[in-house]
Formats: sequence, C-alpha cells, structure tokens
Amino acid sequence: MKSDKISEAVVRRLPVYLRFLNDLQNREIATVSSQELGQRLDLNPAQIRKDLAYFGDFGRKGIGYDVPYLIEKIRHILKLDQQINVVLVGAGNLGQALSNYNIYLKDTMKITAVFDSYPPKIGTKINTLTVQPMDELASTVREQGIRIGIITVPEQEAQKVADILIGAGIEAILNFAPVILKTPPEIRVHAADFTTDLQSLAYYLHEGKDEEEHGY
Ligand SMILES: NC(=O)c1ccc[n+]([C@@H]2O[C@H](COP(=O)([O-])OP(=O)(O)OC[C@H]3O[C@@H](n4cnc5c(N)ncnc54)[C@H](O)[C@@H]3O)[C@@H](O)[C@H]2O)c1
Repeated sequence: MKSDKISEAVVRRLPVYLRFLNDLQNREIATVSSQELGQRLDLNPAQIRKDLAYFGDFGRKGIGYDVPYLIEKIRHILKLDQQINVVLVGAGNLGQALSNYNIYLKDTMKITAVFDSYPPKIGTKINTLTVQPMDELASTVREQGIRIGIITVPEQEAQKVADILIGAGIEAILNFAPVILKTPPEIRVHAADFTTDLQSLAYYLHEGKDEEEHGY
C-alpha cells in the first residue's frame, strides 16, 4: 500500500511502536506479541494488528512479531531508513533546546542546519551546528537536500519564515509558533502547540481539588 493512503492516525502511531520496539531491541528481546505491545502502549492489540497489517503480513501466530524485522519495516515505511536532514529557523530558547537535543539522537533524522535573522546570533554555535544567516537558507536547503523545516520564531514572524522555507523547496513543516500557517495544500504542516496541549490537559484536572485543599 502506498504511504499516502495510510491514515494520519496510523502514521502518528508508527513512531510510537518504533520507539518501544527499539527499546525491546536494546534489551535483546527478539519477538513481541500485539498483546504485549498493546499493554505497554495502552492501545488495543486488535488496533495494533490492523495498523501493522497495512504494510504486509509480519506477525506469526503464537509467536508474535519479529522485533528487528518490524523495526526495519516501520523505518522503511516512515522513510527513516534514509538520512533525513532537517532545517530549523529561529535559534532562540526553543530552537537551541531542540537543536541540542537532536545532537544526541542516534536517528537518521537530524537538524543539520540552523538559521536566524538576528545578526548577533549568526556564527554562534549550538553544539556542532553554526547559526547561519537567512540569505544562506535556500542554498543550504538545496545542497543538503533538506525537505523538512522546523519553525521556532515568534508568532508574528512565523508566516514569513514559512513562506521562505516553502520558497526554498521545503515540503513539510513542524511549526512551534502559536499561529495557523497559510500554506499550499501539498505542504504538510504539523503544529506542535505546547500551550493548547497544556490547556486541554487542564480539562482533566479533578474538579474541586482546590476547594478541598484550601477549605473554601
Ligand atoms: N510549541 C511549543 O512547545 C513552544 C514552547 C515555547 C515556545 N514556543 C513558540 O516557539 C517560538 C520561539 O519561542 P522562543 O521562546 O524560543 O523565542 P525566542 O525569542 O527565544 O527565539 C526566537 C528566535 O527567532 C529569531 N527570529 C525572529 N524573527 C525571525 C525571522 N524572521 N527569521 C529568522 N529568525 C527569526 C530570533 O532572533 C530568535 O533567535 C515562539 O513562537 C513561541 O511562542 C512554542
């Protein structure tokens, strides 16, 4: 099945499976059942079997899934079996934290270029990466074959940066700025919204805890 036919929900679950499978592999566990996967990931085993069946018949009855084989398949489906270079724009607090984190990942997906428009930031180092000026973005994207961009600039600058990224040939954007970007339909945008995630968690707080604790 072609990957563009797979539902977004499945595509979002695959990295979750992969993280757990990598953990199993590190512990030299060779097989795993959909029940074990389900238990650990708090998902329905039938759902997991259905998700994985999209990509072929990997599981063996009574034995489960071969961990290294499943890792290889999922990495292939997610295109993680090739080096994927990522560009980040906005070397501020969040941008630096993400770039630093990325250095320690064993993954083939890495932030390989960081850009900022503020002159004192240009030329500074974030670990092994040097912050580059915006006028080098298009050529760097081309030279490194970069197809994914991360936006960590203030919200009022995010659309401008998205336009620059798209103009440079970026096909997918992870946007950390709290703004809805206007992009052509062929550009995939995922929003990483810390504030709305946190706000929606507030809904699940237990009613009346404050009243009990503080006696009002
Ligand atoms: N989604 C999240 O989890 C989350 C969490 C914190 C912050 N944020 C958002 O991420 C963004 C960055 O936050 P921060 O705290 O790192 O801000 P920051 O001010 O520390 O950093 C922003 C950086 O962007 C650069 N910049 C500004 N305009 C630019 C432009 N046009 N081109 C290139 N670079 C430009 C600045 O020079 C600065 O280095 C904000 O939009 C913020 O709301 C998101």
